Amino acid sequence: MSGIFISFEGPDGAGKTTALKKLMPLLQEKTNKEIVLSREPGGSSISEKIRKIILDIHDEEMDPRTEALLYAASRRQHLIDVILPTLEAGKIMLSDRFVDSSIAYQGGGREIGTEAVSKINDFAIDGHLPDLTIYFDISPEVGLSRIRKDHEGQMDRLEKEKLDFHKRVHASYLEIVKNNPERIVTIDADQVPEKVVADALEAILKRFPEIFNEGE
Ligand SMILES: Nc1ncnc2c1ncn2[C@@H]1O[C@H](COP(=O)(O)OP(=O)(O)OP(=O)(O)O)[C@@H](O)[C@H]1O
Ligand SMILES: Cc1cn([C@H]2C[C@H](O)[C@@H](COP(=O)(O)O)O2)c(=O)[nH]c1=O
Repeated sequence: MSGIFISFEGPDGAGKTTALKKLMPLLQEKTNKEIVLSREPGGSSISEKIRKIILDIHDEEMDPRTEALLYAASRRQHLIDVILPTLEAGKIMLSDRFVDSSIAYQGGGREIGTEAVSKINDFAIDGHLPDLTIYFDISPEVGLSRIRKDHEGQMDRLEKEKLDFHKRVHASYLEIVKNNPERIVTIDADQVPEKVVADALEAILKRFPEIFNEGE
């Protein structure tokens, strides 16, 4: 496949979505390759329907394994509908979250464990891992305080979880980063938005210098 697949990861409130909106046009200025921006859970029609079910605040009783399976199902459909066609067309695929989110949130946060969550996701992604993952590191305290300031009344089912849950998610992310040094680049998300975007852009430029020559 000739495209490039980049995922963006981090705890809630790390600022991925904000950074991606600014990063996308900056990146497009530097390359002739078409860029597609998407998100998980969601990103395609069926996956967005699954997203609504997963994040519904009324479903407090959802079993952790059901939750893990729904995220994996949503991911599978997103892969088939959006990610693989984008890569096959030689484009750059940016995904706001991918499989590491499931390892961190369901494996760590929900305490299902990395192995079990990896197993169902291996089935879903069938070997299609990102070429590069940019991990936005933020403490759970700072991330949650940003979200509360932004949309306390509309927090989703995962965001509403207690601080301990978010601490486990953060610890799990650090473990994933430690175990995947060749794929994952960490950036400090506790900086002004402009610096976060600049660091993310630099990480991409450094990893894929060849795509930027085309745009010059
Ligand atoms: N670098 C930053 N410094 C301070 N506040 C920020 C920064 N980046 C984003 N924010 C604010 O933090 C809040 C959450 O940002 P955003 O939605 O981009 O995070 P996210 O990583 O996509 O979170 P989630 O995964 O929970 O959706 C928003 O109110 C946003 O304006
Ligand atoms: C992909 C994925 C996501 N989550 C969690 C992380 C967030 O709390 C919500 C929604 O994500 P968004 O960034 O606010 O759009 O879902 C998860 O627990 N497991 C996953 O695989």
